[in-house]
Amino acid sequence: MSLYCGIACRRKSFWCYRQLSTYVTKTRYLFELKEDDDACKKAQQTGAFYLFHNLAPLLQKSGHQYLAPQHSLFELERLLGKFGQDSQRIEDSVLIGCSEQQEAWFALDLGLNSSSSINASLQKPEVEKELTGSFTELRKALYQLNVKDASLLSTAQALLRWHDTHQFCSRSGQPTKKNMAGSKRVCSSNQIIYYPQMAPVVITLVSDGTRCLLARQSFFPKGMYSALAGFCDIGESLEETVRREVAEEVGLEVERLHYSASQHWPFPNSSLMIACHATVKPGQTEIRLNLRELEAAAWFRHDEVAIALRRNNPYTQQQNGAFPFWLPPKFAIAHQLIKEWVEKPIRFTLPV
Ligand SMILES: NC(=O)C1=CN([C@@H]2O[C@H](COP(=O)(O)OP(=O)(O)OC[C@H]3O[C@@H](n4cnc5c(N)ncnc54)[C@H](O)[C@@H]3O)[C@@H](O)[C@H]2O)C=CC1
Ligand SMILES: [Mg+2]
Repeated sequence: MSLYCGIACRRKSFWCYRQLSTYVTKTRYLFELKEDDDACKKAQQTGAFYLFHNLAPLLQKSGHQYLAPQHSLFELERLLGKFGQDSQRIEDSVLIGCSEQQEAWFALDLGLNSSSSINASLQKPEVEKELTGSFTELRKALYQLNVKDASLLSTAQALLRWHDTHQFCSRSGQPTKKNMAGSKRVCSSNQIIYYPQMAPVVITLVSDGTRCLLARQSFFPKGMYSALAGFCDIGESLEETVRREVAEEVGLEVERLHYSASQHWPFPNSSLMIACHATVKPGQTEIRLNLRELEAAAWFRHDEVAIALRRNNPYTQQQNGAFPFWLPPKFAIAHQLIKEWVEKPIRFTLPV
């Protein structure tokens, strides 16, 4: 069966469409929208838009939660018209996913200067008033969004940021033009294609068998500790990065490691977080902190970590002025890695 069969058959025959799972159908649909500008433009007519202003998503508060409102193409055109803007601006939007019913989802930033440059930035307070929401810093709102919206808005922010910072070809200096979906940009003079990029980062929870090693950087919120993280250097395998980062940051030698999971992380730029568990050589547990990288690092017992995982209100200062030891919130892969360590023994598979 050719790669295109599902898409072609879906149009021609219900019988063939039924051969594909919902997930495969959805994936093929998104593939088609990325490849075909006309199909993508058509999808905007029935699609839904998430709005941003200078990379901050429009959110509505509902109790302790944030909701991410969607807008139709019609509502968006009306909004742009009201603020004296051309609907051409909608072409700056990027495709970020679709529903199981194939409603395509897009994100559009109304604050960044449009690449077509005929559109000025829309004034934030006026737009917020009109849309009864507020453009909220994603890092602050991330943990009060449901998982689907948090993930969708992270993707959207990363993609909008990438387009904003890649408007010119690094070889010719000429403008680059995005395709309709925003899955690439092409140089107008030499046709070089640029694709959105993510930097690979390893995040490692080091254990000595009974305790785990957690650390904090000086800019972390008070009391928060996390697993060790570091960018992959060019030419390195993941195993080499884990080994180097642990040695660089806490002066320990990793003995074995086990891959756990991965996560896209939009801050400060797009990273692919690759999470691993690692053990150190027996009897070699003395931490030698690299103060250029970390403010503190320590070994924590299983019971201490289990209690910290359950803490709901980490920012509450204690009576003695100290902040309790707490861990990254649920959405962060660091949390999942630590939870995994607390809940079940890890089977180490890879020597380094
Ligand atoms: N989602 C999660 O659970 C967590 C995510 N992180 C993310 O992991 C990332 C890496 O952690 P760090 O300890 O800061 O890394 P790191 O230990 O590699 O130190 C950062 C330094 O690496 C250098 N560097 C090398 N390549 C870089 C690149 N492509 N981009 C930026 N800097 C680069 C810079 O000098 C920078 O100051 C951070 O951006 C942080 O947001 C960190 C912990 C938890
Ligand atoms: Mg680090």
